[in-house]
Amino acid sequence: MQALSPATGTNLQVLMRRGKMNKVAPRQMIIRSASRFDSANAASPGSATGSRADWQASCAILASKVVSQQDTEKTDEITAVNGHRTLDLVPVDNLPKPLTITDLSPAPMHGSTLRVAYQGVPGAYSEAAAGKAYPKCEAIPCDQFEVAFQAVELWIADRAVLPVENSLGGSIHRNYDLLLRHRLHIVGEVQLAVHHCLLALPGARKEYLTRVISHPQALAQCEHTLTKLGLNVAREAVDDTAGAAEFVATNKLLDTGAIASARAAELYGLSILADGIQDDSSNVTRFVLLAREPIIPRTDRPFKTSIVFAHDKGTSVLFKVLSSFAFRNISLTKIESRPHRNRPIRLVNDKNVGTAKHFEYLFYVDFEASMAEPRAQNALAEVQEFTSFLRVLGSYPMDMTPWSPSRED
Ligand SMILES: O=C(O)C(=O)C[C@]1(C(=O)O)C=C[C@@H](O)C=C1
Repeated sequence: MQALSPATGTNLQVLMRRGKMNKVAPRQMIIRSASRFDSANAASPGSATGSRADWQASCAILASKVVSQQDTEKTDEITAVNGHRTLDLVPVDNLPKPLTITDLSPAPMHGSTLRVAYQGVPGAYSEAAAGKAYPKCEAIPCDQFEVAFQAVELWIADRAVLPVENSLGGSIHRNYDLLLRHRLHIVGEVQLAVHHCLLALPGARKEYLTRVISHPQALAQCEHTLTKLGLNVAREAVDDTAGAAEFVATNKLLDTGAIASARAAELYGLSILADGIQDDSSNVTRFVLLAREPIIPRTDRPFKTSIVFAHDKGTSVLFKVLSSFAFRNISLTKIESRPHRNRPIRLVNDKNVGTAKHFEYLFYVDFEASMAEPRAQNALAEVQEFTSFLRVLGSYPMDMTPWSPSRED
């Protein structure tokens, strides 16, 4: 039987027989420098020691994008609603500007620092995940998930870090779709304890808030706690948690709270009105790490393998596929289905009679085995027989960090 090793391009690549709620206004355009992580930095708020020189030298695409900092001058003090006075705001002009689709041209040579693209702005949980996975990396903010993928494909970044599921909010479906649309490989995973805070302008109080903004996942993860805090106010979605904090700070919105990390509070000069507002203390987001090349799977430590498959012979195939793993004592850690975009809906019969529709799905499965193990290779060889499409997204070391509800952001 042929080994289905991620190390061998063709077998890994394809074993193939064949996008919100209300959005607030766009954030201000500010020039910043990329943040470089060290382990302490990843764990402690306010320690993003970005270097603009490094960033501009290593990523010429941004050099041409420097704009004036006219919108970012420091505000000495502002008067709050109800006559309440606030403290000074911390300027946000030292933080890196997220890459956008128009920034994507190949990067010049760069040094040995690993560059990790993430979606969001500094202070986002994805940035913390990048720092946890690669403690000395240079974290590169991107305005969309798609841009993070392309940054790696175009050698602007070496890795992308991407949230795929949260223990309270569930799967981040957009990223499952993007994994299939792009040719990057999963080379690792990181689980990050997500500790949310309610942030507001210094001097603002809970009673002043008429809306709370954040990433939709963060809003979902804090839904009940917000209500318990008496915040039955409008909840609006933005692209990322730290972006919400930045938005409140740069627009000096005394009536708007943001759900984000304590690090975001520090970076954007906001106060923490409430700490640990996630509905469950065991709030963990799982991120996958993506690279242009797969890693060579090993057997000397626990590995996970992620696959995606489709079939065209009804639902009994799913049972057969799952039994291929069950018979070999391979545990599945995740199964996710997504609509098959190329063939989303099929009428019940060939004569187009009847109104019932038949939906077709792609199935994403994560299982606890390395592609270097014969049992995993055999299982996949069998799965290939039942399916019309099969791709190994990656075989990578499992994040074995013991869970603790303590702060990690
Ligand atoms: O907005 C952020 O800070 C992110 O990194 C994104 C994201 C997500 O996509 O789920 C990551 C972790 C949290 O669960 C909330 C938001």
